[in-house]
Amino acid sequence: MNDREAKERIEQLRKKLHYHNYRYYVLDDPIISDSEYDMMLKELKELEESYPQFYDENSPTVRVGGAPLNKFEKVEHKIPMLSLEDGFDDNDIREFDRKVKRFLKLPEDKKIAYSVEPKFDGLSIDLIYENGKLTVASTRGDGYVGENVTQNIKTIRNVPLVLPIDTPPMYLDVQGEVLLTKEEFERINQERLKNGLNVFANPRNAAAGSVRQLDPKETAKRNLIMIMYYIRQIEGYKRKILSQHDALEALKEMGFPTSSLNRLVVGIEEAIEYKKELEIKRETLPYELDGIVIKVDDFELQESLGATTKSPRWAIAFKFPAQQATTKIKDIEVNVGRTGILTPVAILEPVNIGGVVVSRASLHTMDEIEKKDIRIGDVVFVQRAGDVIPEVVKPVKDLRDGSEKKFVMPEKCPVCGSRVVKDGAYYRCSNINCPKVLKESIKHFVSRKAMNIDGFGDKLIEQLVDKGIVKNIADIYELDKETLMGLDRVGEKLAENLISSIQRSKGTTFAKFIYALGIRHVGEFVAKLLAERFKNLENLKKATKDELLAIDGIGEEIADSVVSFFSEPKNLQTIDKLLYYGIHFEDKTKEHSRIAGKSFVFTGTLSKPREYFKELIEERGGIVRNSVSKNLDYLVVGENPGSKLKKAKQNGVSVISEEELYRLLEG
Ligand SMILES: NC(=O)c1ccc[n+]([C@@H]2O[C@H](COP(=O)([O-])OP(=O)(O)OC[C@H]3O[C@@H](n4cnc5c(N)ncnc54)[C@H](O)[C@@H]3O)[C@@H](O)[C@H]2O)c1
Ligand SMILES: [Zn+2]
Repeated sequence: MNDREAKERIEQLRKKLHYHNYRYYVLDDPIISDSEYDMMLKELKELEESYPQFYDENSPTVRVGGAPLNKFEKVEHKIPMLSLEDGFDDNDIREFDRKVKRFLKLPEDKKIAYSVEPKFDGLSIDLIYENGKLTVASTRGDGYVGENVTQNIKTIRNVPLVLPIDTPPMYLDVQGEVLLTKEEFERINQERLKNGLNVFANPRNAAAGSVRQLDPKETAKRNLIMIMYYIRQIEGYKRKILSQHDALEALKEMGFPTSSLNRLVVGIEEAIEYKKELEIKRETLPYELDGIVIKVDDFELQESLGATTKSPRWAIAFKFPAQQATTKIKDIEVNVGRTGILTPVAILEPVNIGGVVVSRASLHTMDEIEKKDIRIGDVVFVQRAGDVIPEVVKPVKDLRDGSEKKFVMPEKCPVCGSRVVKDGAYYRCSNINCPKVLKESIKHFVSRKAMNIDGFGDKLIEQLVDKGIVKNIADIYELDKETLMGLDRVGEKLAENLISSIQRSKGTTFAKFIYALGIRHVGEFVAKLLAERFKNLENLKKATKDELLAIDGIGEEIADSVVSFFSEPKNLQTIDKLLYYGIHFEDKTKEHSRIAGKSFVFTGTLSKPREYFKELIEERGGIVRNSVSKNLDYLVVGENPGSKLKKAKQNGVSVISEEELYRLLEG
């Protein structure tokens, strides 16, 4: 790079950074992520170091923050409010430690005491107390002149208006951070969406926007909190304060909220260790941290080190990996979820977020896309935090060029081509055999209250669907022993058990069958209503919305769902197939009056879980009890029976085996 090129790049970067500072500090509405900003600033810093002839006292590398807003009264800071030097990896931090020692002419192996503290991601605020009373609260502004936000800060509940101590200092200048909890940030954004306003990109911007409101009543509505970390000046206090960790103690003593995560460590390695700990803890904290701050603890050493125009030499911020980036949405695809819900997914221009390349992000619901007005081609903020899948936070509307396109939910399922139906805030595939939906449908179909087919665990279902053995819930009735034994972890005994469960499930009730189909909004109870009203499948298939609505207990949502289900040809085919395989309905209670009203107790190990037999007995009007009494009708005995067997014999109760139970059930 020659001088001219360097000068051009430097000027270009300065111009960009000035603009981003304005968006961030003045408007609280950035259009690039912090890490992108940090990268530009780093590039500028390096260029300015290599080309000192282009020094500019107004460069973003030597200046703090942004100019105060005119809408607020200005406050001059007697002591400038500076920024912090940044470090991003262990080596940056070790280099800081070495520099400190070089500057102080201390031996290289000297271990310095550091106050290590969480770095809260909020808005820096300066508070002045005179004789224990809060007189002025101001923002940092450009470091020299800030905004008077006293009335707004007074609405924050944990800011003491009067210090709760007998002998407050005569004069006190303290600094802290105003924050929003993650939860409150979510609430505010949801409220803004409802009111058609743009959402904040992160809690920091939301906190800043909340403090810099003209109307303190608006600030009061946001549940802001304040955490103090710095005594800038103190006069006339009962004791001397000699170090940063002592200052944190003094703040607590004077009634200020401080962090319980602050710690005093010796040597830089312990500081690095502390950062690793907090990085893990970060997810579980109620508010956002963007790193830790490492401060030389001893005030005398701090004084010797002094400051540059932008930041003190005795402290460094050790930043956590970024959680946000901005990138472009190339396209929006639809993902069919396990419940058949279609989730729009943004296909992104790959972007590195905190060391991980992200190329897809969730857009949640159509409703959210519409409210946030997210379009294909938009530059968006993408967030990736912890284990949560990356999500699109908001579009940067100011960067639109008119080529962006609105997303339309497809009318057909991208997996199977069936009709997509709207269901409240969601869109779903109407086909119960959609591969994605299939697994969930099978789980439901075989469940106790549905077809009660025992032995179909998640692993088995996964295999059956993934290997293409079951393409439709009806295929369950085509399974044979050999096929089942060909699956992982299925031996001969289990295969036999599965087959017998499948066979036995064919005789069911109409209500259970309706429930087993997994029609949206049709639970056990509604299935019974439908069975009672329509008696058979032919009637139910033809049911009109009005007929359905006429049933007590069935509303609009259910009626629509039933009509929609039976108008889907694929669903009708599945039903025909099930009937073909021998599914039939019995009015079990009446037909099997042999066990109606009879009581049963189990003992020992049966071939299937007790719940399975319980279901069979109960659907035929029998009762399952836990303990043996004189009035008990049957004790069902499996392998290794317990003391119940003896008691049953003493009481003259009929003792039967599993096979005998089946014979009873079958009438
Ligand atoms: N996205 C954008 O367009 C954009 C623009 C400008 C700045 N920024 C971001 O803002 C940050 C720079 O802002 P900055 O100058 O306020 O510096 P900073 O946020 O990196 O660090 C200084 C600030 O840390 C805060 N802090 C929190 N806990 C603290 C503690 N325990 N002790 C001391 N201070 C503590 C104080 O408010 C202090 O002013 C960077 O992260 C940068 O990416 C982003
Ligand atoms: Zn589908």
